[in-house]
Amino acid sequence: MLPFVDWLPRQRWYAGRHRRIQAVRPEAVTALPGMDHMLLNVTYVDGGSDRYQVFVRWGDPQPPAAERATGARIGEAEMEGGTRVGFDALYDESAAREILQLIADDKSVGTLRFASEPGATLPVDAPARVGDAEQSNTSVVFDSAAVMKLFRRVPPGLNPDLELNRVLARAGSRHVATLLGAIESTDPDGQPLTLGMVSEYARNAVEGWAMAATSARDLLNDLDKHADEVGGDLAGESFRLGEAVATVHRTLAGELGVTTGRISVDAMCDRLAEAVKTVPELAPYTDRAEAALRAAGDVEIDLQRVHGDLHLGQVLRTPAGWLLIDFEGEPGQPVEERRRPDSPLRDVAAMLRSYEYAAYQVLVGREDGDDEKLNERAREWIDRNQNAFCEGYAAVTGYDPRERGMALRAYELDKALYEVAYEAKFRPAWMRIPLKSVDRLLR
Ligand SMILES: Nc1ncnc2c1ncn2[C@@H]1O[C@H](COP(=O)(O)OP(=O)(O)O)[C@@H](O)[C@H]1O
Ligand SMILES: O=P(O)(O)O[C@H]1O[C@H](CO)[C@@H](O[C@H]2O[C@H](CO)[C@@H](O)[C@H](O)[C@H]2O)[C@H](O)[C@H]1O
Repeated sequence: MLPFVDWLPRQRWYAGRHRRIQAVRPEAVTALPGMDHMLLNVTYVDGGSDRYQVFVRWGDPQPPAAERATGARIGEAEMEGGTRVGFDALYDESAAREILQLIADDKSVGTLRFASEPGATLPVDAPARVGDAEQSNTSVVFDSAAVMKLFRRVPPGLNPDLELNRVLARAGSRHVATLLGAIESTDPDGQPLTLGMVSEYARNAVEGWAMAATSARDLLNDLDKHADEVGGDLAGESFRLGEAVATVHRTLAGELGVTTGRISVDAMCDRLAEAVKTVPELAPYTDRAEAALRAAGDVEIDLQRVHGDLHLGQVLRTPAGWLLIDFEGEPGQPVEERRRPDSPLRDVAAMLRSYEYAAYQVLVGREDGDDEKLNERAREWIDRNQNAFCEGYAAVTGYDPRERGMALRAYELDKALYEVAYEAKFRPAWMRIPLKSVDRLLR
């Protein structure tokens, strides 16, 4: 047995770092050409378990230094015939290509189903390397032609990232990276498992976050100029981004339907209570926040499938226009929760929040971060880009999201509260950004 207990906590995508592992057991091992596919059952001392996916390439106990450097070496295992070393196969170019070939060939091996989308061509001979921006999953880029994302934590249920990308690609959406194929399976209870997906690689793309952060920084470095006077003005792009998000919403509504219902304010209030428990600075806002959230639940609104975790880091500007990526929904929520129809205002609110982040993160850590003029300028940049985004959205849908004030505010507040708890855990220096927003939204 490989020493997964030591290796998993060292991986960027491993989500159980704050818990103590009780045991790691292979739940299913499937022999593939040149490697093993493993689904691992990780149990924790405090109860509960998670399922993780690893492709294991077996090798010699003396790996070259380059292989060790990637962190791909899982460790040694005693096997029939002697000691073998297991590596994370995604870092091995030939193994990554073999996985892509299985998809191109529409192969089924054991319970694993590798399938290409109708008419898709996969770049099976292209050079492959693991992408730099590894987050909660691992993506292998095939020479600027395709990106294969392997989900690491695999809960039961159809992953909305695959589900919605498939729907949008088949509907011909110009605002997603076209889906080329997928890897799926079924667990012993008959639940679907989404293991991976391949999409067209967006060439010459820039992340919305990088564009926004540069634009905001340029403005805040030259206080004599206003947001519409600096070279890096983003308003035109923000308008087009609003159009793109609205177009994706319209396609999802057309393909998957719209119902009417109420905002799930109970879930929002539960999140509020959780956030207050971990961040005492939120305590003075509890009653006002709960009242604002509950009030938004009094009216019926349109509900449909949405992105669910939209922010400027989830949009790519390509020469042809904006793409939305990573439709996985809010990490940490159960899959069924993430697939539940919601208001498009959730995505709009999340983008509005992201504009606040892009401007205020420039001030974090600056000695003059509390300077009044600097803060006024930051607000000006935020307002300009939020307005442009909403106008772009309205140009497609016919309604400006700001007309739905009470619901929009509830979603903004819900996201800001989520962010306070998120930052307290992962980026304490940034917690002041959402905290300030909670204060503003409840004033
Ligand atoms: N189709 C694509 N083309 C080019 N780059 C992409 C594409 N999809 C994702 N990326 C890049 O990879 C990063 C991580 O992708 P994402 O889907 O958000 O993975 P994760 O679920 O691991 O966060 C993105 O921030 C983006 O920079
Ligand atoms: O990892 P995910 O992309 O699923 O999202 C999580 O991490 C995000 C941090 O990168 C967090 O987003 C927050 O910070 C962003 C800037 O880094 C900002 O653009 C977002 O508006 C802000 O919410 C996201 O909330 C979290 O789910």
